[in-house]
Amino acid sequence: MQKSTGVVTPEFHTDNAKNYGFSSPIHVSSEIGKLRSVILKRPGREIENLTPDTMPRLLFDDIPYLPIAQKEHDYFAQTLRDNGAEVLYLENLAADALNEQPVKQEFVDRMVKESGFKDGLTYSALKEYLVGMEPLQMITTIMEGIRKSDIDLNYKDLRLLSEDADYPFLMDPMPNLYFTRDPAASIGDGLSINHMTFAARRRESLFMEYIIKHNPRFADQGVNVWRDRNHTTRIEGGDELVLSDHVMAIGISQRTSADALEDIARNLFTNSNYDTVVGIKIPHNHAMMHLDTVFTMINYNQFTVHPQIMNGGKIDMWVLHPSKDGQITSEHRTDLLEVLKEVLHQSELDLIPTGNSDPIFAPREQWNDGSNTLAIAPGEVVTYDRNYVSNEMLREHGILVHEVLSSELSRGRGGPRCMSMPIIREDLETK
Ligand SMILES: NC(=[NH2+])NCCC[C@H](N)C(=O)O
Repeated sequence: MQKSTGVVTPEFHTDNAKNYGFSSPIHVSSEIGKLRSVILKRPGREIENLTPDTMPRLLFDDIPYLPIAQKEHDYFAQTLRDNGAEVLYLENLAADALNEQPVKQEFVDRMVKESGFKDGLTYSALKEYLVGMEPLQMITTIMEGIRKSDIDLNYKDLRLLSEDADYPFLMDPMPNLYFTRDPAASIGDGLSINHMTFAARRRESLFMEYIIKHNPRFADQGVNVWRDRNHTTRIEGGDELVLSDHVMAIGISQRTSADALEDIARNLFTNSNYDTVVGIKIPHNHAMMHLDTVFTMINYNQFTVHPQIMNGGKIDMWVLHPSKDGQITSEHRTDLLEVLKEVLHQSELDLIPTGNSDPIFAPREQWNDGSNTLAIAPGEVVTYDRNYVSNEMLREHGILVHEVLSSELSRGRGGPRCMSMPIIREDLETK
C-alpha cells in the first residue's frame, strides 16, 4: 500500500519574497517572470479513492496509477527546483496554519459543514475523529476522503440511510488537489481565493483561506485578497492569466462566469495597479474547462493557442477598463491578435498552435494538455513529454522546453500550468 504522507519536506524560507526585494509574500506580476516560489500538491491516496462510478463527478477520465503519478510529480517538482524555484507543498503549508487548537477546531468545523454535515451525530463524530489528529495527519485524512467504516457510526443516521446506504464515503476524496492552480490565483501582491464551480472541488479553496490567514509566512504580511471564496458566482485559477503588471486575461468558461469576472475586475481596478481585464470566451466543455487549457503566455510576445478556439480568427472577447465612480467600461472585440498587441504594447505577436494545427494531432495533444505550458522564465517552459508535436513547434519558435513525465498525471486533465500555483515570480524587464 502507498504511504499517504510521502511528502518531500520543502526548504522553507519565510523571507523568500524579501530575497527578491518584494515586501509581500505573494508577488506575481506576470505569467512568465522567472519562477521563484510555487505551491504544489503531490498526488496522494485521494487518487486511489476514485472508482469508475465516481470518476465523472470527481472530474477524472481515468484512474491514475498512484506510484507512477507520484514519480512523475516528483520529477516535475525537481525540474522546477533545478531551475531555481522553491517548491512548497500545500499540505505542509496548511498544517503549519493549524497549529493553534482554536484555529484547527474552526477549520474542522467548516470543512465538515462544507462536506454536508451541519449538525447531528455524524457531524459530531467526524469532528471528534479529525480534531484528535495532528494537523498534517488531519489534513491528509481530509484530502484522502473519509469512509463510513473509518469512524464508529453505531447509530442509524436517517440521511445516510435514505440517500445511499451503500455509498462508502462520508467525506469525498479530493483527487483534483494536485491541480493547485485552480482553488486560488496569485495576482500582483495578492490573490483570489476561489468559489469553485463543481462540488467536487469547492472545499479545496478552504485550505488556501486558512494558509493565507494563519500560516506565519502569509498571516499579517499584507497579502491582498482581491476576491474571497464567500461568493455564489464562480471563478477558477485556470482561467486567471496575469499578462502583465496591469493586464489580466480571464476565461469565460465552464468554470468562470462573466459576473465573477466583472466582480474581480472591479476589485482589482479599485485596489490594485490592474487597469485592464480581457475576458475571453471559450467553449464550455470538459476538455477545455479553463482558459489555460487552450491558451497560455510563454514569452513577452509568444503564446500557445489551441487552433479550435480560433474560429477562423474570431473569438468573443470583452476588454474591461475602470471608468468614473467605480464603473467599468467594456468593449466587445473579436480579434485576439489585435487585442493582445494593444494591451501588451507589442508590434508583433507569435501565436503558436497546439499540435501544429493538425486536425488529429491538435485535439489529441490538447486533450493531454499540450496547450497547458508553464512558463518558468520568458521563453522557457515546462511541458508534458507526450505532446511531442506541440513541443517540437515550441522549439521551432525558439522556446526552451523542459519536458516532464506525463503518462499518469495527464489522466486528471491538467498539465504543468494546472499543477502549479506560483507565488513569487521575478518582475520582467520592460521591453
Ligand atoms: N487549470 C486547469 N486547467 N486545471 C485542470 C483541472 C482538471 C480537473 N480535473 C478539473 O476538472 O477541475
